[in-house]
Formats: sequence, C-alpha cells, structure tokens
Amino acid sequence: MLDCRDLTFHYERADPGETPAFAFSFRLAPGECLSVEGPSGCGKSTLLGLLAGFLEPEGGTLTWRGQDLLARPPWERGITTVFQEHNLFDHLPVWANLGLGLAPDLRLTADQRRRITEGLAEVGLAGLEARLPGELSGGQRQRVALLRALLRASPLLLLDEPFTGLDEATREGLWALVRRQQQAGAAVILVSHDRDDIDALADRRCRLEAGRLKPLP
Ligand SMILES: Nc1ncnc2c1ncn2[C@@H]1O[C@H](COP(=O)(O)OP(=O)(O)OP(=O)(O)O)[C@@H](O)[C@H]1O
Repeated sequence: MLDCRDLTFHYERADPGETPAFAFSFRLAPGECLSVEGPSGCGKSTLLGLLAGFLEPEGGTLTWRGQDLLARPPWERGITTVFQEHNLFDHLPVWANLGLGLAPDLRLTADQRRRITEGLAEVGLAGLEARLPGELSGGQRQRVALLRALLRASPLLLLDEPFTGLDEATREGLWALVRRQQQAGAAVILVSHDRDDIDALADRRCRLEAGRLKPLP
C-alpha cells in the first residue's frame, strides 16, 4: 500500500491569493490506478514532486509497503515519473535512452536488449533503436519516454499527462503496457484531463482542489 498522510507543503514565494498551502492524503494499493484531475496551477506537479522526492514536505508521512519513503532520496524510492516533457537525452540514441533505465552503465544483457527490441515493437517504433530523439516526431519521443519508464518496472509509476497528443491506436497500445505493469503489482498515479485515458486506466478518481485531494464518484 502507498500511504500518504497529511503531506504538507507551501511555496515560499507563492502568491497567497492564488496558491494554497498543500496537504495531501490518499492510499493506493499495489496494482491500483488513481487519477488526479484539476485545472492548471492546482498543484498536480507539486503532488508528484513531493511523492518522487524532488520537493521536501514540511510534515506528514509517506510509506510504501510500510517503508518510509521520505527518508530516501528520489532514486531509492522505487518511483518512476513520466513528465509532460519527455526528458530524453538528446545526444543518445533511442536504444541507449531506453537502456539507461535498465543498466546505468549501458552494459546490457541479451535479455535486456531483447526487452528493448520487443518494447519498441509494442509501441509501434520497431527498428528505430539507432535514431536520436531529435530524429523522431514529438509523439514518437513521448512513446520512447513512456516505454523507458515501463521497462524499468518500478513498483510506483507517476504519469503526468503522458498520452497527450497521441493517436488512438498508439494510446491503446500504451494503455495496455501500463495495465500490464499494474497486473505485475505496480501502483499508478495518472495526472490527466483526458476522459478516455482516465476511463481506460483509473480504478479511482480524485480532484485536486484548494490544495487537497477530493475523491470523485
Ligand atoms: N517554485 C514555485 N514558487 C512559487 N509558486 C510556485 C512554484 N512552483 C509552482 N508554484 C505555484 O504553485 C501552484 C501549483 O503549481 P503546479 O505546477 O503544481 O500546478 P499544476 O496543477 O501541475 O499545473 P499545470 O497543470 O499547469 O502543470 C501554482 O499556483 C503555481 O503558480
């Protein structure tokens, strides 16, 4: 269980009229997907930043399977985040961008290479291993970024509008990959405004309002 209790945070230089103090509480079981909706500026990135460890909360607790995540740096939390921006390394080809998630020194085993090749085929990018990110379309880069996250098979997956702008068939393929991670036990938080993405993946929905998460029916 991911158990987030009264995780509080405020921005030092926030506009008091516009930006509330945040206090997040929710629980998420392994294999479950929770969607988070809310208008621009309501705090969705702030929530993900606190969970991933890029922001430090002022109070509260965050545990995964009983382990205190707040005591760990981002890279030891078992969390993979896919942001709106793709965060690919522009000077590295697709296979290396994907491989870095599996082996930081890029000494890939035959099995890891096979998973990369198969994964690329699954997201409709077969044979593009050697391309640089700059030689791909925006949607193709997005697929590489999501595939990289999925290949890592982290127990916690934070998705920040990862399917925006992709065509229907591609999105369906990516939903299937996310569902497979859920079946393997991954807990997923999906930030999205898109009804189809939410209907396809979310087991529970909530809305971020006035700095709090409110369950939606
Ligand atoms: N470093 C900062 N200093 C002060 N205020 C900030 C800072 N970063 C974000 N904010 C404010 O905090 C609020 C929440 O921002 P956040 O980026 O979490 O929203 P969001 O819901 O992710 O927005 P979007 O959907 O546009 O990405 C906003 O009002 C924003 O202006």
